[in-house]
Amino acid sequence: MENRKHTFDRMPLAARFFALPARFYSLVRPTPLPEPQLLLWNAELAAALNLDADPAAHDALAEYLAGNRLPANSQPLATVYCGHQFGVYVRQLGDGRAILIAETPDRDGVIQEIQLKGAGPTPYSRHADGRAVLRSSIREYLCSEAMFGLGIPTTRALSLVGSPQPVWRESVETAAVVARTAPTFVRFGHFEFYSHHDDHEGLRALAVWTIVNHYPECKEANNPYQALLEAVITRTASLMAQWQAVGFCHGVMNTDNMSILGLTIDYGPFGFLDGYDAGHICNHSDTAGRYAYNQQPQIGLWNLQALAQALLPLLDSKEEAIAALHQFQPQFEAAFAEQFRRKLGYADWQEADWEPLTHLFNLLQAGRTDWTVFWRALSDHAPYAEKGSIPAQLRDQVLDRKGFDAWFAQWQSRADRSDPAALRDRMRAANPKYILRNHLAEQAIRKARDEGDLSELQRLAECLRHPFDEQPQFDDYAGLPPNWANDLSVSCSS
Ligand SMILES: Nc1ncnc2c1ncn2[C@@H]1O[C@H](COP(=O)(O)OP(=O)(O)OP(=O)(O)O)[C@@H](O)[C@H]1O
Ligand SMILES: [Mg+2]
Repeated sequence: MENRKHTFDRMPLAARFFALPARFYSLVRPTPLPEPQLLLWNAELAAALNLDADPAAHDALAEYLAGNRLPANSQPLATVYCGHQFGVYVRQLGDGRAILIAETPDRDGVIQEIQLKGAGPTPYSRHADGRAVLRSSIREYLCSEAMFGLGIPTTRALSLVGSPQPVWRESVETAAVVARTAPTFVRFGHFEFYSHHDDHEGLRALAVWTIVNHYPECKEANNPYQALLEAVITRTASLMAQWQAVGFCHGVMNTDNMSILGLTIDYGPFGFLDGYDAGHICNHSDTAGRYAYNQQPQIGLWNLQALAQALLPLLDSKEEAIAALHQFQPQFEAAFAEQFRRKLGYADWQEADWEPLTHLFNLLQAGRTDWTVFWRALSDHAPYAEKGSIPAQLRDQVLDRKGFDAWFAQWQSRADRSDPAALRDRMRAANPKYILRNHLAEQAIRKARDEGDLSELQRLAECLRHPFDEQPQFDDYAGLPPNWANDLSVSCSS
């Protein structure tokens, strides 16, 4: 495999998308942004993409990453999709502000799509401006990289470019562009589009394309499309379990925001749990709580049903689609149990572990105990506790102390505490110390946006690369949220 470094201008380009019929996309160039300024640059991802693009030595880099210049031979495009938004079918959506500028092999030979989000209007913008504001672009950059650090499947962020160009939302803000990468940005909504427009040839072409490029293991199955559905169900079930474990709330789990690869995609009004509240709603616009924290797994299944429905013309029977969907719940439960086995530091998961786990959730819920702080403290202190004694650092976090004493005694009888340091390290590797709390993102946004000071942004991004490690220099990021964090609200406005 060739692993030569390339400049942004001269990167090797694949043209996978052009194997699809022309009605899948529109060729559209990014709209130039005035005075683009490179605010964040992901050197590690750039290296993985074989990009030789030291920002210090490459003053045109911001121009490329804003879409003002294009890689040689780039044929930028936007794709069409549709989807169910808050449960309601919407006939046509598409990349309304994201433009694919390149498909390029990374150093492992995996072709990665590079999209510029916020790069200007496309034929799918539906009267919107095609732009993204700095505030939401900072959140997308930080969170996609935070998820990567947490080991959770996600699209990634290569760069963040700002511009003084005004953008109107509730008030005037300024424009920004995130260059993001993924093996593909294809969503459930792409499949829904062809299916619901009775374009079964298009549907088949997309399914074949997805299998050939992304699920080659499905090729040999009796019905490769059925195998594709099953594979997507498995990945989605696993993703939902991983979100639950770190307390991640997506906020807008519409089918057009569900990756066919099981990646976390579209960082809009997301949030991480602070105090544990199973019904937490992170998106201010989600008044009915459709996408509340504890609803996400069932919504994942709902969305998979929409995908299965879309794939029906390619499947042998409806019964087989239903049988595949029935696999979601056991697969989710297995993935969830595995997440919590690791968080609790157990060697295996037993049926009898469910009941005390539910008890623990109730204890945390009653006192709104901080999700991240609690699990990290459990990792740090529980392995060293004598039998019958309970570390105050833990006990003090829970409202119902008596209830917690019983839970803790039960935990002690389950965990192998023969080598406390080893147990602590295993648990730390499953219980992050640093997550992207809303107020941390907000602090970084305010400094960057209002003061032009990028130091906080860079520091936070650096910390979140290693969320499981002890990083004493970042201890200020590991505490409980301040009171003002309660007043933060995040909506779909981006
Ligand atoms: N400012 C905008 N200009 C044009 N289209 C937009 C804009 N904001 C959202 N859209 C489009 O509206 C639809 C729903 O938006 P949603 O917020 O789910 O996605 P997004 O944040 O734009 O992007 P993505 O899902 O690609 O991360 C999508 O088709 C999206 O492209
Ligand atoms: Mg979206």
